[in-house]
Amino acid sequence: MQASHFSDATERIPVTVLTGFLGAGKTTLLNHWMQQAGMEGVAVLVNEWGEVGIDHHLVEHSEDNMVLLDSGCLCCQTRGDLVGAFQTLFERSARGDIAPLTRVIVETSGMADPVPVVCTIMDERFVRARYHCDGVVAAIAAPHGLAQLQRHPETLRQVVAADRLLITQCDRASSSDIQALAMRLQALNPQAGQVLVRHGRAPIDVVTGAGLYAAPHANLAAPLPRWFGAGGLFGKVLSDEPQRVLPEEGLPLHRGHTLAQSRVHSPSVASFVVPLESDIPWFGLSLAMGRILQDHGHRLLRVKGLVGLGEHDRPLAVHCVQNVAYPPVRLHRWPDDPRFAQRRGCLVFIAQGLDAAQQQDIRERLAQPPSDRAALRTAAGMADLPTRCWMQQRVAMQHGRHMQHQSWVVVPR
Ligand SMILES: Nc1nc2c(ncn2[C@@H]2O[C@H](COP(=O)(O)OP(=O)(O)OP(=O)(O)O)[C@@H](O)[C@H]2O)c(=O)[nH]1
Repeated sequence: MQASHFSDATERIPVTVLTGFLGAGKTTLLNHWMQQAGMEGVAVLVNEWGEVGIDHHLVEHSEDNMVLLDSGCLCCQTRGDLVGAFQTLFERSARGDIAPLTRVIVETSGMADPVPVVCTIMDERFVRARYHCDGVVAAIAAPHGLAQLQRHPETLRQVVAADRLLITQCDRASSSDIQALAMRLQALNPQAGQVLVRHGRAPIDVVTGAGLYAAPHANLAAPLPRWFGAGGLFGKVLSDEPQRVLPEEGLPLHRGHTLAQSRVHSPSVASFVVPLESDIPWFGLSLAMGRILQDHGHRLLRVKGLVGLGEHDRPLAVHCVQNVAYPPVRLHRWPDDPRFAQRRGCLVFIAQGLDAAQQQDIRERLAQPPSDRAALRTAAGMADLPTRCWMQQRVAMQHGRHMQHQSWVVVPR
């Protein structure tokens, strides 16, 4: 790339927009891609919707090339932040503070509509002179995708805006469920190629070659302007061009509505944070959280967080989607972030339709988890506890030395 010429899409820095609903596996994909060779020049912009940003700590990548946009959802409030982040990256690269930029990946929040993000890249004067949108890649989790398409207009928007559809977490779904989702996606967006992904291991060329605008001058033929208005301008009235027909879902984008008007999230979705004690008993937390998922899981779109376990200086990252808990992952170190200076973890909840009393119930259960021993005894009889995979994690029990092998805990007398 020649830094002095920006006249042609092929000479501008390509930007991939990575979208997908909460918990679809975007960060996992990103982490996999960032570990591939030749990614030094790739910068990542991470947008989080929850009150405390976690994702950017979970991607193993140079922090200089990583920007967190945490002041709101990209598609609603943070357009200025996004432009500012593109400017900062460009200037850092021009000064030689970071490797020459070869690509930017924007990970949108799970609630975001990717279209305004694409429009910012296409329309904002500074950004469009230096960057070009190289495609939208959407992740849809095989176990939850069909239900999310029905319930959340955000998922639908992400799917129809995509150039590539990654059906993620295929290891967690039956082949008939995967096939049903693939057919639904094919009906919604027949132009987008589909890729089945297990454990986030999607080939890097799904990012590098999505190519909405890969060929110079190809942009007017691209599907995105056709679906969302030929002008494709942020907040402008959609054109009278034929719109894509999405009958039963009632995608709230109609002729004559503006993108700004129609950019609404599912009603009553809210985020809150529960701080955790630095030496919280792990098994006690696992049992408390398992019960929370059993009782409130249908209202919990997403839970993620970091857990500190006293003597361990490496926190555990935990994730849940609805009533499913994923195996925790031990991070290499605590994030270099003043909010975690005390080695106290926190859980970020994104919930839909959870009332104040239910939120309070969750807070109280997490404030007073049972002791490790009590939790292990109780959980032994609960075969369907959603957090069983957490309890198989090897950690020292609080106030006692022990060895753990798979789900057996051996406590010396
Ligand atoms: N078994 C399995 N687990 C996966 C796969 N992809 C992601 N996960 C797990 O699913 C959980 C959510 O994945 P993330 O990558 O954090 O999802 P996300 O889309 O970034 O979530 P948000 O940031 O909330 O939007 C994590 O516990 C991942 O380890 C997969 O292919 N297989």
